[in-house]
Amino acid sequence: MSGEGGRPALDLRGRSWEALPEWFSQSPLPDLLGDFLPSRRWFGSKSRSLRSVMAERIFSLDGGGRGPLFLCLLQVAFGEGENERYVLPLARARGGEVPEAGLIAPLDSPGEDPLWLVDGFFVAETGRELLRLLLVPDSPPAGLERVRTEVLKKRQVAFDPDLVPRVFGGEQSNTSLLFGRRLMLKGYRKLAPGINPDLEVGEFLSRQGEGLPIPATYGALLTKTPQGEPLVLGLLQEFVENQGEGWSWFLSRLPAVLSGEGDGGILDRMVERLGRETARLHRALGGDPSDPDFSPRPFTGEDLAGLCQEIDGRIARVFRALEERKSGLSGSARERAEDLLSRRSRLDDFLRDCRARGPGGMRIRCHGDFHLGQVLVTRDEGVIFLDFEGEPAVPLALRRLRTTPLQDVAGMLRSFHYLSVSALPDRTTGRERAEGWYREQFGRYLGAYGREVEGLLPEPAPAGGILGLCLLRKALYELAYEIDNRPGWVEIPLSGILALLDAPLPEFGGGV
Ligand SMILES: Nc1ncnc2c1ncn2[C@@H]1O[C@H](COP(=O)(O)OP(=O)(O)O)[C@@H](O)[C@H]1O
Ligand SMILES: O=P(O)(O)O[C@H]1O[C@H](CO)[C@@H](O[C@H]2O[C@H](CO)[C@@H](O)[C@H](O)[C@H]2O)[C@H](O)[C@H]1O
Repeated sequence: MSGEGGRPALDLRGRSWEALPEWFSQSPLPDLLGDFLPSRRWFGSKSRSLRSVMAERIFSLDGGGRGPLFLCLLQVAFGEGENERYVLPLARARGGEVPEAGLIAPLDSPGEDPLWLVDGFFVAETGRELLRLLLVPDSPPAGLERVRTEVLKKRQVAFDPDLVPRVFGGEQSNTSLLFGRRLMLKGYRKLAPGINPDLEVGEFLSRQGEGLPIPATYGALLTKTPQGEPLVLGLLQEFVENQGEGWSWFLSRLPAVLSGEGDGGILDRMVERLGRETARLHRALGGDPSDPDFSPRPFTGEDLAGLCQEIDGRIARVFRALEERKSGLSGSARERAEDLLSRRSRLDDFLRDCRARGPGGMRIRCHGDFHLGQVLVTRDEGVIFLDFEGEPAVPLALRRLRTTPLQDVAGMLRSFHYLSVSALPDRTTGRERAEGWYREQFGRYLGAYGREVEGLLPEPAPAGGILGLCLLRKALYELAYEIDNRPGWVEIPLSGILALLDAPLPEFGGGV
């Protein structure tokens, strides 16, 4: 079987589209999807060698005039290591109806404009049907369940069949559909069994009432693994009008400020706002002592030991990866990699000194992957925070653990560092000035945060090192992330780690 542009075609002759679930399981899925999957932005393990792809489960959905649509759960096996589970909705469409990114394979049917097997998110009927399943209170197809939150019921969000979904065009690891700038449906791609923190935290915060810096969470569509663990397939939220993500908001203004031409005051005020809103978010996350999954707990010596152990593990893994990959890095990144590799004992001293300053403050449920790309700047220059999934590389159960809120704070501070470097024309010229800007914002953000966070932070004297540990932990995560995904960015977290070793952290009122 071969089709257009060398893509394998799916031979439909003698079979019916409606029977896809029966025959799809016998089709050579690696042939059909072996090129498609690894070239998707949302496919996690691009560098692993793919061994087999199996349809684990297929749900048939009503596609109206288009005929049935299929929501397919795929089990992907690799040469070594664990299987991964992905969602791929399937539909048929004419080639011209769907962008290149959604075309899987031509269906081997006669005619000049053949039908294609396509990623179902790119046909409007899929989004519309998923939205209907979430909003209309009749029973979903067997095996699918839904969660409808209190805020959905309170706001009486109704299904409007005329809302045409559009695939969100931005960079993302899942696939989101926009419904008329009113609703946002995030279709998860890589599934992790268990309670999904995006839904859990979104629902918890939406219950706290209006006015928090988050979009309201309306509901979710889920299924279960054969072992009975939940698999969240889609999350429905309110769409928030915005001017773009915090990252692009800052990046479009900072270069002028660093070259002495722009108004730095606007950026300073935004950094202050981010600090205050982060504190508000954390107060809400730690604000219900009666909720068994969210009640705050003290950050004890045991927690501190656990954090240091986690960092030790990260150092070991990142050092191995750096040794293996350093020869492929560009000049200054390679130099910094060599520098870091030669300073293992200095890193251990840093860890020991931070740890010696003792535990303190509280442990709460956190955002977990807090950076400027998770911030939306609203029309009136307010901010809201998105995507409570946590660090995608960390197992789901660990992402739900309570931790010091300074982990989120460190995430945002690291983002200011990324920003200061990325705003330079070649990431090099003017580095000192960028470093100065970063240090100033470091103090400003922490100050604004510390003034409003109320009782969650360590007291000044015994706790000075936790922030240092969190900054190191995050920068190590980033280094691993960049080695795997964006080798051209490796120099940024490397320089962040080296700066931690060389220069004391700027002081701020809270003493962290
Ligand atoms: N509720 C929302 N309102 C408006 N835009 C949103 C909303 N949720 C997400 N977005 C946009 O979609 C992007 C991706 O969303 P996110 O939840 O971070 O997905 P992913 O987990 O796939 O990265 C965000 O960076 C933002 O630009
Ligand atoms: O895709 P996610 O939003 O879940 O996050 C991952 O990708 C981010 C990059 O897109 C990465 O963030 C790192 O780079 C950002 C600039 O592009 C910077 O603002 C962040 O501070 C830095 O951590 C994130 O770490 C990763 O989980």
